[in-house]
Amino acid sequence: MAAAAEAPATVGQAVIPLVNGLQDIVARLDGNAAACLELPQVAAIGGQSSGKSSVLEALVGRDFLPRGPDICTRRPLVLQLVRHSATEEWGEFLHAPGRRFHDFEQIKREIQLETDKEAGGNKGVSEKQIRLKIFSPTVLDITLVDLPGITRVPVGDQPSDIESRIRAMIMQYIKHPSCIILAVSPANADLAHSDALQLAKLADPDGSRTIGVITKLDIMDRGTDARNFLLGNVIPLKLGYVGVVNRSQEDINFNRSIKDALAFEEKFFSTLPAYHGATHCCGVPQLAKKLNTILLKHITDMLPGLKSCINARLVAVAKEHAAYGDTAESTAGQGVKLLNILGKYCEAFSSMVEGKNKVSTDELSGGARIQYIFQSIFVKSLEEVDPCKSITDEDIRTAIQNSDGPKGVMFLPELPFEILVRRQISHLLDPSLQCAKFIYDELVKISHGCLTSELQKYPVLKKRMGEAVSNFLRDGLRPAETMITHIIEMEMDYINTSHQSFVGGSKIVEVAKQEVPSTSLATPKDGTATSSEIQLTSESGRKSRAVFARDANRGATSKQTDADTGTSAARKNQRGHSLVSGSSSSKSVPQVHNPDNLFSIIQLREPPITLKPSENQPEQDATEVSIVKLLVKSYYDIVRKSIEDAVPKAIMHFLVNHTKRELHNVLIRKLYRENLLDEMLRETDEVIIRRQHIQETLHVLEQAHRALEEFPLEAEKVEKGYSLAEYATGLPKIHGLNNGDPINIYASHGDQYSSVASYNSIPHPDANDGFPSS
Ligand SMILES: Nc1nc2c(ncn2[C@@H]2O[C@H](COP(=O)(O)OP(=O)(O)OP(=O)(O)O)[C@@H](O)[C@H]2O)c(=O)[nH]1
Repeated sequence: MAAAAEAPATVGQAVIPLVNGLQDIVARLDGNAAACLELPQVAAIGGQSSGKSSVLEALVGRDFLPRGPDICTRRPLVLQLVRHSATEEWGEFLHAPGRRFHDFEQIKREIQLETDKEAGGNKGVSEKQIRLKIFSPTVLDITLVDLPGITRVPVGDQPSDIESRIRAMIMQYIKHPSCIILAVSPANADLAHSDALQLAKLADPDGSRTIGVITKLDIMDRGTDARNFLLGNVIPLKLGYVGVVNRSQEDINFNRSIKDALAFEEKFFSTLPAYHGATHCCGVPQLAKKLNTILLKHITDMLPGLKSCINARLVAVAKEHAAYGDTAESTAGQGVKLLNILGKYCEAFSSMVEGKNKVSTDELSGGARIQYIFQSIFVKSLEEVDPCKSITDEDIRTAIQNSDGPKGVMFLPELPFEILVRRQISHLLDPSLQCAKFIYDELVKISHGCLTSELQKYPVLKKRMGEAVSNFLRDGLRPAETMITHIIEMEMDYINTSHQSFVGGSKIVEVAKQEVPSTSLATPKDGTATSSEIQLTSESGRKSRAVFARDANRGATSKQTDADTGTSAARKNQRGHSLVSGSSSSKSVPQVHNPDNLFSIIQLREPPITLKPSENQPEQDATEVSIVKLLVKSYYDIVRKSIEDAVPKAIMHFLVNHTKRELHNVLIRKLYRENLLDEMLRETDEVIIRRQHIQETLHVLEQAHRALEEFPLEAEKVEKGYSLAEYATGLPKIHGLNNGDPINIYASHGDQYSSVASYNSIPHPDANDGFPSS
């Protein structure tokens, strides 16, 4: 038997290993790369019974399509060839998912049944596709489409516009620029008016994807031949024509095999003198070759896109691979690695605090947030507080009268001011401590943001570092809080009324008087005393000490005292005055020791359980209240400024900078233990798997890159090495590119294959020829 008959020429046969090799590589990459290698569809179009199904069958090398003299293809059959790794072959229909058809005769019957189901049993035609997948280890992932034949006269159930319907249906498929058109015309009909060629011309005007296929050369009128037509002398076609001889109806009836048919075809062309010298356009193998060439060109055209896609992936994967790093085996190596990580971590921490890391343009981060907390939250909040807002006039009066004790005073003592200002200073403690807590939280946040990707793969180390850092930060918070508490306590402990900025002198009296409406000022009752007079003495210049003369209606006289004697002097005076006059408070004090009063009819009311100052001293001077407020405000401002300055300093010193300075030492002290190295640097299973995957991907990409570099050269070899003559001596077999192996091209000599072109030649006796012959 002729060699050609043993090895049927199937579609894409010569490029199967080459293309599949590439596809193998690309399939292991992402979807984009795989899409770059998508092969075009091949659609057979032509008049009814022109031999479309027969041509496709011959190209696939399998007998599974319904064929016959009558209309057979009445629904578009989309035939997807799917390469898979198992050795078995089977077909699967979309309308019967999960059902595998191993018998190709059964596939043929299923197509007929499914056609009848949709298009009826009486020659009806439907646009609804039948989708069939053929799984085989020896095919290209390519899609072939068998379309209903163009017909003019409606028969059976066909509608009157059947011709235009079928034409429109065909156009739907062949209009896509990626569709290769097999324009099938039978040689025993008028070739010059071929429907197939006319329709193909509409969809592909420049003929760059149309192959003319002339069938039935064996049943032309005696004495005629299609030589001129095949050579393109009648209707020129860019990609040319191929004449074929398929199985006749008689052959089908007698179950003649495809390989027998191919042998017959070869004999036909070799014996008919008309086709001598036109072998390049005669026979199914030549049609397969033409298709291969087109497929190769298609892939070659796609190569630049695929290359850049693979290059981009290579760069990205190489980067990720570098990020995963190598696994350190020795203890010394592990130690260096750990020290490296700790050093980098502390560097990253400091950089983030100092704002030297990658500066984000989206939001404030690191040190900028610390500054924001100090200035825009802490300082601003303190400044917004009115120190006297929480102090009522009644509070002040109560404080004044309480400090007077049982005797009443002539001069306003310092005590109420100090009590009140101290109370207000104490209110600064909470926000100051809160500020420290905020900064602590920020540092925790910064610590979490350091070296995240590197630490991701060492969960134990990450956990231990997290613990060590947060303990250390917490340890730093405590002294900062203690310092802040001390700062506030210091302020409360000594009210420095000699402070330069503290208001004093008679000026404050004037200010207070202006602030107090005249009606609210206390009016002397007996008219003997002078009007309310409050003096603020000044020790020297602005250094002042508050001593206030009490108003006359309480019988007090103003007296200036020197700074040293201060309040005590004022008290002495007041005491003295009480002794001398003895009358200022006598009106309200019952004379319990006077025997005349023992039987007095005047009954005293019980003193209330709670005494409010106004009840006791309704004539309390509003100016005094105002002065106390002004003093509190003035002194509070001094303290506030000092706190606004000192608290951030304390936090920076005890918490932030201390952490920056000591973190590295602490981490080394806590984590760098030789016996812990293994545990610390243990990677997650996920990381181990991911690294392996990345390594493999990198390897595949490198192979793909190499293969793509070599592809044009190999494609050229395949094209050159593929000729009908080689069919006669044995088909070339190409093995290679699978899993990145080098390409080897083999030719058969009897039962043996030998390398005719090889790179790092690896003989592969299993290399296959496409579908096994039936
Ligand atoms: N002698 C001979 N018969 C052929 C040739 N090609 C096809 N036939 C026969 O022509 C008839 C129609 O062939 P098909 O392959 O079914 O043609 P088709 O174009 O697919 O037909 P429809 O799908 O029905 O339009 C069948 O009986 C085939 O055996 C050929 O080259 N020579």
